[in-house]
Amino acid sequence: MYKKRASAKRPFQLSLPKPYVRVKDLGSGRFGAVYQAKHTVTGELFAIKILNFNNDPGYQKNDREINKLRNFQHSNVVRLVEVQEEHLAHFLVLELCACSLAHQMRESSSKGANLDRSTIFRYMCDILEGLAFLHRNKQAFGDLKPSNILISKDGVAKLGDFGGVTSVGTGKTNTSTELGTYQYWAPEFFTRSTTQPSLKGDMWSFGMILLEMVTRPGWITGSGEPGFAQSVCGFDVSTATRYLSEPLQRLLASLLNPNPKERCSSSELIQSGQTISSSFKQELQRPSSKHSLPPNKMFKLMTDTLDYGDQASQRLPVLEDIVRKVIFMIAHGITDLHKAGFLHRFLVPANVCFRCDGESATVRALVSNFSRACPIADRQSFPLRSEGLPIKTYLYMAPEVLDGLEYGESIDAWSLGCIAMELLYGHPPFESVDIDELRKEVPSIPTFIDDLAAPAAGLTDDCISFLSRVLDLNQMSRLSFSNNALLSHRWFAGLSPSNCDLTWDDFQTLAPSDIPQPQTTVFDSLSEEHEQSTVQHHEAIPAEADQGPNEESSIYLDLLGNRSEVYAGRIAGESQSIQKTAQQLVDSI
Ligand SMILES: Nc1ncnc2c1ncn2[C@@H]1O[C@H](COP(=O)(O)OP(=O)(O)OP(=O)(O)O)[C@@H](O)[C@H]1O
Repeated sequence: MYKKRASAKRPFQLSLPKPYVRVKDLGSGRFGAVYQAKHTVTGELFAIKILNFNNDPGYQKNDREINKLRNFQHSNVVRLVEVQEEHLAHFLVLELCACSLAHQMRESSSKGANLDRSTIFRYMCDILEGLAFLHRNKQAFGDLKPSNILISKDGVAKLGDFGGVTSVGTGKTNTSTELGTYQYWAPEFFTRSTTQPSLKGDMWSFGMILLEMVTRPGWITGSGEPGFAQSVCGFDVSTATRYLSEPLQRLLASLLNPNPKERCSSSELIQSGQTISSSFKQELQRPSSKHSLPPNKMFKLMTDTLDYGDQASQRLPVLEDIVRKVIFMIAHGITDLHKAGFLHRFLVPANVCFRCDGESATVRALVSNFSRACPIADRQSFPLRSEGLPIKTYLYMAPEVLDGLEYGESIDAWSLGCIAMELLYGHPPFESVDIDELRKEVPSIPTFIDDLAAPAAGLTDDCISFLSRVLDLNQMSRLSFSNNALLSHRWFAGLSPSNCDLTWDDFQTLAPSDIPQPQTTVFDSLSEEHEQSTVQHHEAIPAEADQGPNEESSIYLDLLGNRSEVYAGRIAGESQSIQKTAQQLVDSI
């Protein structure tokens, strides 16, 4: 992000002072190169950072870095062994660390995972200890970011690169390059209400690093200072942390408080002692991705399998194509349903089943549970918003339904969009606890889509375009199923009913290692039943217990193949009208 200083030439040509010999390059920063070096007498390995002082400003900075490192040694600060001065350069002999935190985060992200929670917890405690030590000594670290945190060979996180460490309260105004890195800058640096590295500024950076580790990197993006200013000043911590445990949400909210006066300090965090540990304890106790495989919960299996939640950005590129196919299959079924003159009106994950066909283990998505389906032409006489149902029933409902307004054909498209979001993000877009809260949350859907549109999420433009078209708050402009409009969206380019199969292998590529093998026999028996009769009772796929009074009515629509074969489950619900609707549906297709 910073322009390299024209005059800060890297002294690659310099040989190392005796008794050290260069082993390999470790990298280079803005102000110098770092090498792995061997002590020729003891054989011990070190990192040697070369700071050349050809240029005055750099020299002052070198001096500061060396002095600070000399004076502030701690188990969570990289150890300075000695400093040598030769060839117009300072050679800082440092303990050799295994890598930087930035490197570790990149490594785990390339494997599609975050660092595990207990490692994050340890690192956070280490960093906090190091910061608190500096802060007690009235020093601000100034440039806290993952690449300036080094991980020792025995796994301890240490503060490295003391070039930004500054005594607080000197009244001196720092240049922007001395205030750290934009992604980790606190808002007060952008507004210039603070012009020198500060303890509270460090706490913001600490919070941002913690957030990135437990969720994903890339919350703050931009181009140049104005771009980053907008991203940081408009940053909403509650959105970014909404899927974390409550204590961790509270901790991050207190670190990423835009008002530095209200932001917690390192000593407060340490004094309150248990804050971090209890936050993480809860986080560590959250259910892991262990799954049993009840026969009718295929969608749940998929969402659970993909319940990477915090690791969304790492897995998204891999899974987008799978989600695209699943959504296409559902969309195809709903399109057929609409063509037959019916709205589904109850498109929620629990009403999407997966059927695993035969030996090829081809997985197909099926829409089920037509208990709330109604004729499109007569839809307004079928009121939808009955009170008292579990909130889960409403989370996928279009805003106009929640608002009790007249609704059109595109309500199913909204629900489909919510399901797509859930598959892509690992969670439904809304997790409100009641309808009133949900109604307040729904208008924020464009922000949620923006999150997914961030480059860090790695989704294609076509996918984002699809989401914003089906999750359009305005039902008039929302993409709908009529005239095959939704199926013709460019996100589905190249897909057809005969060319959208998924196999268990596709799922397995995404699955954490503890996902059990699929029990395809459940589906084999389902297929046999299906062959024997098109209308029968499917004990194997009971409807979700919490889906209102109509759970006994289940009709399973085979989405694939335009024939839209319907095989009805038991139509023995208490409500005659539901039976009638279901029967109408069966008759009409
Ligand atoms: N003690 C060390 N042990 C092992 N690697 C180190 C050590 N110190 C620095 N490095 C590595 O050397 C590289 C350069 O580090 P340096 O601190 O000079 O720059 P930076 O922090 O990456 O960038 P900038 O100066 O722009 O902030 C980094 O990849 C860092 O991980």
